[in-house]
Amino acid sequence: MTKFDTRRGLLIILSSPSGAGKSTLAKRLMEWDDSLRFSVSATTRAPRKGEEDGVHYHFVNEPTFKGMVAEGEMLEHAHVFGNFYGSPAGPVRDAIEDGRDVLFDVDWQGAQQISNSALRDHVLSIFVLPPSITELRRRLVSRGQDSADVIQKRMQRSWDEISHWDGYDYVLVNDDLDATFDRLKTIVSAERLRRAQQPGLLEFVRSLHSEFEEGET
Ligand SMILES: Nc1ncnc2c1ncn2[C@@H]1O[C@H](COP(=O)(O)OP(=O)(O)OP(=O)(O)O)[C@@H](O)[C@H]1O
Ligand SMILES: Nc1nc2c(ncn2[C@@H]2O[C@H](COP(=O)(O)O)[C@@H](O)[C@H]2O)c(=O)[nH]1
Repeated sequence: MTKFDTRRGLLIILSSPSGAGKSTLAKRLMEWDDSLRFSVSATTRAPRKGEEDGVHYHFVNEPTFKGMVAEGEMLEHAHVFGNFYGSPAGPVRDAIEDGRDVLFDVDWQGAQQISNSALRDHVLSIFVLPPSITELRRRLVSRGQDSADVIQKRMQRSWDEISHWDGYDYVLVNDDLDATFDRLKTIVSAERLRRAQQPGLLEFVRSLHSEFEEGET
């Protein structure tokens, strides 16, 4: 795989148990920064009302999905809640080469695979926790998109997802949405600044040291 310049192209990963609010936060982040690219996943899940093919997901059947995996087209992939999901690698590579940051909405398995891939230096991972399990269920129900069976399955898997919270760079408790979004923007801005400074920093500190050694005190 190409060795990318790690100063460019942050891979911002959002994970959470289903219903904690990562898609809502992701949508806000995309509106906040129009240079950000969203990694549109492929999935074998059926579209929900209002979901558009190529925008929210690439909706594909199982043979197509498995073919993409076999051809090495996926940066990561996982089986989640009975369906296959995966992040196509091509658009991510293009975005990084373009110096763009990419936003992912993936589960812990996807986050782990990207964090262990050749792109690991680009990763900024953020786990979103719900304020309570009761509120998590309330949000899934109030979203009004899934059947009672699907909601039950997602609630049953919620602890499995939550139990991976400490593998992430940052954790946000999504209580008040505006406050959580502010914290998310702060994390992204600070990480961008840190990475932009990094390459020249060592040299700059060396120059300060030389100046100090030369007696400028
Ligand atoms: N801070 C919040 N307070 C109240 N409601 C919220 C908050 N954040 C998100 N919601 C609502 O909770 C519901 C679930 O949010 P969302 O779809 O973003 O979750 P998700 O984590 O992306 O779920 P999934 O993994 O199933 O896609 C939505 O109806 C959303 O409007
Ligand atoms: N590993 C991956 N997980 C993904 C990807 N796209 C979405 N997801 C996760 O699946 C669940 C369910 O999503 P939903 O849209 O059906 O509610 C959620 O946790 C997503 O983060 C992916 O490409 N890879």
